[in-house]
Amino acid sequence: MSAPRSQRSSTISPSRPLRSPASAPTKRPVTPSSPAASSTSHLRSSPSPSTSSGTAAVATKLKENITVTIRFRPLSPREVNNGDEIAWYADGDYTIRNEYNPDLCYAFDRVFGPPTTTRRVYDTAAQQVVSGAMSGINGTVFAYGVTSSGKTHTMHGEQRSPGIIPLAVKDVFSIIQETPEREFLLRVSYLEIYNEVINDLLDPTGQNLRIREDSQGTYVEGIKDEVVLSPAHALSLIASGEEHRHVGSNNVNLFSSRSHTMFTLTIESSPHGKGDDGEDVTLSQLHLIDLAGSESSKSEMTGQRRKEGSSINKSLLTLGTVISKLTDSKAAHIPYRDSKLTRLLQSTLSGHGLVSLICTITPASSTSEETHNTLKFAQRCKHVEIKASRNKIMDEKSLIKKYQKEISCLQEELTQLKHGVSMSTSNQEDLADRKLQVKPQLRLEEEEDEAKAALMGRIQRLTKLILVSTKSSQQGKASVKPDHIWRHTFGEEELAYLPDRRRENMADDNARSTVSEHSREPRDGGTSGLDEMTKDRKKNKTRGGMLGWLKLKKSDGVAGTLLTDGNQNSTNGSASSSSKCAQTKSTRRDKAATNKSFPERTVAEDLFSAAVGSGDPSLIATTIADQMDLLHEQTKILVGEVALRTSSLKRLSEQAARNPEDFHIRDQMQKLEDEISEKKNQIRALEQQMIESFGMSHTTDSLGMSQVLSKLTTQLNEKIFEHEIKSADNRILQEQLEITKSEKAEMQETIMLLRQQLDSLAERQSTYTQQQNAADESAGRNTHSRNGDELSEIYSGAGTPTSVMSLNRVFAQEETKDIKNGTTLNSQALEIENLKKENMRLIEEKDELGKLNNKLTEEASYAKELASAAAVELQNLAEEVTRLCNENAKLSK
Ligand SMILES: Nc1ncnc2c1ncn2[C@@H]1O[C@H](COP(=O)(O)OP(=O)(O)OP(=O)(O)O)[C@@H](O)[C@H]1O
Repeated sequence: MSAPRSQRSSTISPSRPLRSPASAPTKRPVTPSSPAASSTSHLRSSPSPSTSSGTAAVATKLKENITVTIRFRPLSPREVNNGDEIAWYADGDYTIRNEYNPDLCYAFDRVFGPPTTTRRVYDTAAQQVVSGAMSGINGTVFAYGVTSSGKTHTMHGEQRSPGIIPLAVKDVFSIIQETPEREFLLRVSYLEIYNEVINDLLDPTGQNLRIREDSQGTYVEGIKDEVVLSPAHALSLIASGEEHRHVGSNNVNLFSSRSHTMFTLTIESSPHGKGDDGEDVTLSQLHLIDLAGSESSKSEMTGQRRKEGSSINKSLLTLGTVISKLTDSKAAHIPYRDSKLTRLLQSTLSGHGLVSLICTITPASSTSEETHNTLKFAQRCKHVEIKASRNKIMDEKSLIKKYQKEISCLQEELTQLKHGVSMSTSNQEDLADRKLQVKPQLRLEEEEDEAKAALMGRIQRLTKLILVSTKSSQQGKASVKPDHIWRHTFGEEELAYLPDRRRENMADDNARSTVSEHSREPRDGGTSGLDEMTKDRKKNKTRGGMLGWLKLKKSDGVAGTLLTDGNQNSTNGSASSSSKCAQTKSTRRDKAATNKSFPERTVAEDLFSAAVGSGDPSLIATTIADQMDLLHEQTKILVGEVALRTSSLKRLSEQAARNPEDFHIRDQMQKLEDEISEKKNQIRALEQQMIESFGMSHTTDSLGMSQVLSKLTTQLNEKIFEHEIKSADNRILQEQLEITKSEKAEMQETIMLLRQQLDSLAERQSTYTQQQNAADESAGRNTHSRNGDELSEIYSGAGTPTSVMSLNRVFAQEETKDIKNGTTLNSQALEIENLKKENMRLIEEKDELGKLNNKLTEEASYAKELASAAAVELQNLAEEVTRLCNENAKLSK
């Protein structure tokens, strides 16, 4: 074995001259000014002024190629133990060379040797695609390579070295933070393609989903597309999705991905502060794909693994074919439909957006051939042309526009309400009249307050889905329209748990904004804004910022004014309700002080206090439902965070098993365990809070409670009814199944009988034939011998009348015999004919019975499937009913 080649590969001088012999697979050395370096320079340019008509109007179209990056992983301990040598190495930043055949070299946009961090790979291969997606250009980053070459390590990463997906999520939120002039709405979906079946990883019930096509390309029908509000929220969704991904061991990877996964971030954005007037709305999708690894024939696989391996290989083969055809100008047909993977990637591969391919490879000599195949695939991809274009969408396609319009309408309603009140309060002309009207006036104002609280609740719920930079709020522009109050913002604390390039700068920015915001705006209850916020920040940092996203930031003056306006315009009634409201908050704050895991003030609480302020039982009931929703959402996020940490813990414990001496891993595991138990405490506290909310509403107003109870009871009754129907259906299906089974048994018996009859008929037929032959033969012999005897007798006395008579008699006898024989033969032929007909009929009958039997078997298996589906449904319903019963019992208590 030659001297430490692993070192050689990593330390090889980038300036080593590139030999490019005629036989080299590439004759186009890629330099730093290659398409990869220049391809996305336009991305940060401002959006094109072209107006949109319909979806996907194209602003800029630049021809370029797929960016191809190669990432080496180090030799694994297994490969080292097996005595593997270095077969491929990075020769500088752009070239890969084969150790044994130096003429074999390939050039790419970038080649990273084993020591490179994922952060560097991200900066080179993904960052431009992510920022492109944020400016409205579709983007796809995917990892390709043989099994165990490091795809999942690159795309997902580990606790200490986050992969492309977490880094991209993080970057997306950082870009929002640094783009105060726009507001964003983000949605995520996460799917896997397992054995050619698409499963929704965010919704375990979403199995075997179908691919559809519309004017914008292919999409997955019925996939869950969840709005995300913070990096933690998005990552917790990925973590919970990962729990459902198919993973298994093969002989080279203990945790081998058995499916391709596609994480999609849908990004909508529009200019910030333009309400619904702005036309510049963009919608783009960022796909981050972790392909399953191709498996060589050397992989020892059996049963399920073999099936998975073959469907992985088949889809990767189709991907290769599609890529080849795309680079072949003569190819007339591109077989996108040959696999789910290529069908889903159809618009990506056909060139609508930026595409970055990261090929992961191992330098090991034992997989040299597979690595060579990966490099050939990468080389082909390099020639696929793409056109980056910015999407613009019509209003009706945009969710962000829909929300903005709705918020704007609600705002208008709110303003009108306020206007109505101020008109009535400013009308001082006829004091006597006002005194006369004072009672109705009070009632009217109370009603208006209630309506306002309801409107504000709805506005809050919608606005929390739209993300804006905290930087926009620190500017505190008076010109900002009132519909931009209470936008959901997130800050440094929510990005804190990921290693970050720019965190330091952002921390400075945020610290500045924090000081300016809170020195300007004291919090409710008169506490010093600065002190409290500083405490808040510290607390959030120790929490890892996970719950920060639900924290309400009254970050600009307008928001404060609106809230205060509402209270100032209130009458005594609402004044007392605001004190009630303040009381509620202080009670909660005390509780928060004893339980440090809570954010001090949440949207849920604000919503609740606003409704309590109104004093309307029905409004309180509705608001309780809203508050419950939000608390439920908080709980869901915490559960996701627990899942995220649990999966990190799982990975760490695997690492710890491999490196028992590594105390750093143990420390991290301990830290994670502590965090998990803290999160679980938070979840318990939230559940307690939910129960208390009901309790509080009960003491506040039994009507509200009874409404909630009756709603639950109705739900329960509906579920019970549904359950009964399903049970009945199930019973009917079971009966049908039984009937079908017995019918099938009867049919089989009949078939047996018929078969027997057929056999016996066939036997009879052959006996008849034999008998007939025998009869024919003997009849012939007898006739001839007797005729001969009689004739010799007759001819011996020939010429006598007796002889003539005898002769005549003999002829007559023979004639009669012939006639008899003929009749017998005729009747036998007839019988044979009949038997043949009978045989035909029986065969036809048998065929029909066979068909009927098949049909019945099919029906039986369908009925079985239905029955088992109904059983699953029943079980779900039973669980739902039990849950509702428990909930009801709890509520009744
Ligand atoms: N760049 C790297 N640096 C250090 N270790 C790596 C690197 N890439 C991969 N590994 C390690 O190699 C092993 C296999 O990696 P990984 O599971 O990411 O492979 P994969 O290509 O996703 O495999 P499969 O296709 O079977 O899912 C893991 O233990 C991982 O930690």
